[in-house]
Amino acid sequence: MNYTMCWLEYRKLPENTISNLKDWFSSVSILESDASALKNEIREFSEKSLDITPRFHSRPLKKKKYIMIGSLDSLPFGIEEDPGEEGFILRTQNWNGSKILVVTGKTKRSLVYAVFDLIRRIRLGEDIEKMNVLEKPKAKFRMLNHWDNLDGSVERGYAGNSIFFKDNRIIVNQRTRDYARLLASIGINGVVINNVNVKKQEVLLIEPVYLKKLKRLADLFREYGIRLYLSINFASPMYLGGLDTADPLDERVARWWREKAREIYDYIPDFGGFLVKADSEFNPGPHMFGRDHAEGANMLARALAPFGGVVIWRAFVYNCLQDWRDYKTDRARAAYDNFKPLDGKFDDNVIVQIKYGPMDFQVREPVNPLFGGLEKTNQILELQITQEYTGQQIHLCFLGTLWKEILEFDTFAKGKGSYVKRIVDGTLFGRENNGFAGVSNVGDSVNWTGHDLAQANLYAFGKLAWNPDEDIEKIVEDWIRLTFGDDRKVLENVSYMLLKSHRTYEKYTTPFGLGWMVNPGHHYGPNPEGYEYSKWGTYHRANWEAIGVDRTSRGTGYTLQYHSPWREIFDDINTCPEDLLLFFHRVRYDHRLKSGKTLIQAMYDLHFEGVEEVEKFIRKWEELKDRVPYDVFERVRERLHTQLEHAKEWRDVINTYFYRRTGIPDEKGRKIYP
Ligand SMILES: CO[C@H]1[C@H](O)[C@@H](O)[C@H](O)O[C@@H]1C(=O)O
Repeated sequence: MNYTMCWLEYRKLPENTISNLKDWFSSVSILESDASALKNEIREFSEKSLDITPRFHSRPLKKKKYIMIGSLDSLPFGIEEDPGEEGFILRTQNWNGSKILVVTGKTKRSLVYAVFDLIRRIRLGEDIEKMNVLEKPKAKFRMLNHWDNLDGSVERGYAGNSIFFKDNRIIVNQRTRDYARLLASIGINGVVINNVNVKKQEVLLIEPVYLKKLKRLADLFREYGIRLYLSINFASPMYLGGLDTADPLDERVARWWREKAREIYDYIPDFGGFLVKADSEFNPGPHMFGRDHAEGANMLARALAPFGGVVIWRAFVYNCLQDWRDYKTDRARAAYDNFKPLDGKFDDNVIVQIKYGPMDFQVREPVNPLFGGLEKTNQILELQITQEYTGQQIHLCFLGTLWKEILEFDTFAKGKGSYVKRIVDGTLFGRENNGFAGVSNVGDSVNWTGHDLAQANLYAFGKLAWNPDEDIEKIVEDWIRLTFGDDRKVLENVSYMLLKSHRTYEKYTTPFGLGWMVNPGHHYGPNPEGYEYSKWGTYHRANWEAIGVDRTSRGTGYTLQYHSPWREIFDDINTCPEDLLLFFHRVRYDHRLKSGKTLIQAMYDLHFEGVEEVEKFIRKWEELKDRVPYDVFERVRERLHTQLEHAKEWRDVINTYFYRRTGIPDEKGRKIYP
């Protein structure tokens, strides 16, 4: 095996723990037929962590202690609680003269979650004798989006090549299974395996040449409760069906999709559905035929509905051919302007997938006003686990803290308490088909994610999607202990590094909600005007006295897309949260912040601070030599040093840019290149 198993690396447990657990795991009763995924996992864990090989039985046992796994229906006794479709129960109780640990739920998928959770709890030291757990996921859709292409490349991938595709073929192997295990262990229940930009070759994925192999992939995923989804090209009826249009209101088009859906479901009876990037960045969509997004999405949704599939329709729609001289168009407004008028027009099996912010996964953006803006539309929150704009897995940048802030944002859509997390779990507007999508950070590198510590981003994504109320500190702690074991120093230092790292990255790159300032195309490294005169709608318009776009009611009017009190708070330079100041306002460099500092001085200070913090991360990591596996230590150390070098580059380029623009020196006289 040429890769690690991340947080599922089952190391041997301490002797005293083993002796307590051996009895429990030596014989396991599984009242389910077709339970190979469950058995495999228990065997893996028992052999590696407990040094025993468990025996499996298909009936209740006569034994002092044992584990009994089975769906609620199969248990020889009743259980009152309702764990829902995907939730589960772990409970130690007396029954028929034995002490049993009952592992149960309604569905196959729930049992998979239950077994992974049991192993996780045991590895974290929970007492099996006192187990009493009822767990249910809060959101229904917990998906990963891969931006993988059939040739094996990954758009915005920083961890090697695709684990799904190579040379225009689909890969199904042991690594695929291990990936399914990793995802199931964090509660992911759907995977879109191909890029939302569906190009020539990928259009063919819904044709029989590929469906045969996709069936095998779906069969494997199914064992782990994961449904397969595909990104499709809206113009497929033209590419594949020989039609001269893809107009969603043309009956020939609708029929073509109905037949296509039937064909797909013949191969994959539980196929999840389609993810669609339409009328966005040169991908075709309904606008090309004079139709709106609801008409486009509903047509596809009606083709999938008879089979239980959904259409996930992205809200990432904006004018990507803007002229920088055009001061009226504001890209930040685009998602809301396009989708708010369609609220209530989408079929029930359509879900609109919305990026967390109005622009594009910058290190910090305000929460997309569509959250709270849409009330009668199913919604998925799209987060970017892959670090396109946050250091490309060379920089340490743990995103869980940012995501938590997003989830805790109160939209005030229905008054106080209208948190984003209550929208994506469906409770705020009483909708069922809601959830999370994360753009995957995984590739075929040894550690799956390029940077070993970037595994924490994948883990945290799954955990927050399962339960957005969970503390991020707790998620981090669990990840560290599962990944590296129980060394206190490792826990202390790595959690320090992870929890600070996003703020640090923000400091030495583009604080105050500024964003962009990256090199065009690959998006790595500083370039203050890289996107200033381009067509992408991403301008800061810095001159000698001020910087930022006026998005207030006096400017582009973007603030008006929020509910009160946010629209007033954001609208006023004195009440706008300072870490978003330059997102909402055009601000003079000598503007005084709450700290009393001028904007320009704060800008300099943050950049120096950011670099110092990276130096501190390195010291913290150096202390862990001999406490984490040698290869991990070396890999992370190397990346941290590259991060430091590149953080200095960011600091100097940005500071110099501002100095040259303003001529205002650093009050503290530090080195800024003139
Ligand atoms: C897949 O395309 C991506 C594109 O690479 C990326 O730079 C931008 O962030 O967003 C696009 C999207 O989300 O569709």
